[in-house]
Amino acid sequence: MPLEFELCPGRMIGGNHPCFIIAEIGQNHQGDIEIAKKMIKMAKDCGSDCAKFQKSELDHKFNKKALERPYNSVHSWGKTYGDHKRHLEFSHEQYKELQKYADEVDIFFTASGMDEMAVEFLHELNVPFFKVASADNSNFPYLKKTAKKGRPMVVSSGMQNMETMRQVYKTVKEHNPNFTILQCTSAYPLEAEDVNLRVLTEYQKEFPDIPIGYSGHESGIVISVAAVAMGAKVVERHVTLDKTWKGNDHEASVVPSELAELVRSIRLVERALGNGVKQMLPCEKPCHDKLGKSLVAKVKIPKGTVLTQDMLAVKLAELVRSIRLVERALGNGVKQMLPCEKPCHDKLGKSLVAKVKIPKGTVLTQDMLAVKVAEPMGIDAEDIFKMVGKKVKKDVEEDESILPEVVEGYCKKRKC
Ligand SMILES: CC(=O)N[C@H](C=O)[C@@H](O)[C@H](O)[C@H](O)COP(=O)(O)O
Ligand SMILES: C=C(OP(=O)(O)O)C(=O)O
Repeated sequence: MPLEFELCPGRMIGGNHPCFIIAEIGQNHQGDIEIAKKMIKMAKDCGSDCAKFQKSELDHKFNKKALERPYNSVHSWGKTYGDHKRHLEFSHEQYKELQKYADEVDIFFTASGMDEMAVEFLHELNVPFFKVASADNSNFPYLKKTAKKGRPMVVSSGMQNMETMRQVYKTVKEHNPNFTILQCTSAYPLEAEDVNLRVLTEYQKEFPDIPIGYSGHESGIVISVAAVAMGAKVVERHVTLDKTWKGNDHEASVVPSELAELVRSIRLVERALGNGVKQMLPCEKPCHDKLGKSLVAKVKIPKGTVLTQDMLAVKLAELVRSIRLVERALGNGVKQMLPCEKPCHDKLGKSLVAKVKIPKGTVLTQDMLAVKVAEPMGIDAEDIFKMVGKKVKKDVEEDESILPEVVEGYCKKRKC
């Protein structure tokens, strides 16, 4: 039986406890606190367990050049990526207001801390658990600090391979036994072929002592329901009030009617999962009495004759469509960064930047390195510990990305 633990006060997850359903409001509130409140209420009315946001301290999450780069997307709320993100970011006071509102509505409230400072704030806010977004799953200093705070954690695994996820598991486990890992592919919206639900089975084999879950960005609800049938104990989905609104995530989100149906379907599948013991049940007796077949001889049967029976199948069109969709979403169970995750990784993948000016010839220590969304993208965040003891071949200015060609003896290629 996979480990169970208390994710929120009075709410256990894992084992035979109901799947914990997170309504990810994220940045679908359009920067408007009244819409955010409507969405919290909607999440509660539809039966989800938790309303979740994304909290960033923008100067800690991004380097200056990443904030200054133009953001011309139809989903942009400003000329630069920084202006866009500032429009969508709620202040500490607004977070307190939202938390109070969620409390009144009686739904758990939390956020992903998108950088270490944001985690500090959420810790002060006393959220029940920390969500680690995919962009931080290979940010090992962040993982260690967050795990040490002692709150339960939900760690997402988009843009990652199994080897790094093993490291993530080890790093968190060392400081905190209460966490879950979610299978996730970071593409918006996500095609069924890139979901790879079989990773859930692989995760449960690799990490048998933690509950596992699923964070989905696909359209519709069928695949998320299938994830529960495959053992997901936490399901997270982006939610929206209108899929046509401006914003990167609306299309990959569920509207209230879908969220309510998702919750109902998950609860139905949970009832249907049963205990795995195959036996004839009392509810089958009337059918067995009426239709259970027994053997009669059509003709004289000589000793040694083998009897055969024809089979019948009944198919419903909608059922067949859903089955085909889940078949596409099952994947091969190999956890690796996929080509469809490249746009997300290029935009939000974290890499190494200089915390201070590093003069040519300096031997790197961890104190000199920060993990940020950086422009241009530097060395992968997951390689931070490998940098320690290596020399820089030229001056690196404060807040500048640390590029592979600047570090002596570093030759790893980027993941994609
Ligand atoms: C990887 C990650 O953080 N993904 C998040 C969660 O799924 C997303 O909500 C992003 O914040 C969003 O897609 C970014 O959109 P834009 O770049 O337009 O603000
Ligand atoms: C990005 C997030 O989640 P995921 O990686 O699970 O989509 C998040 O929680 O902010």
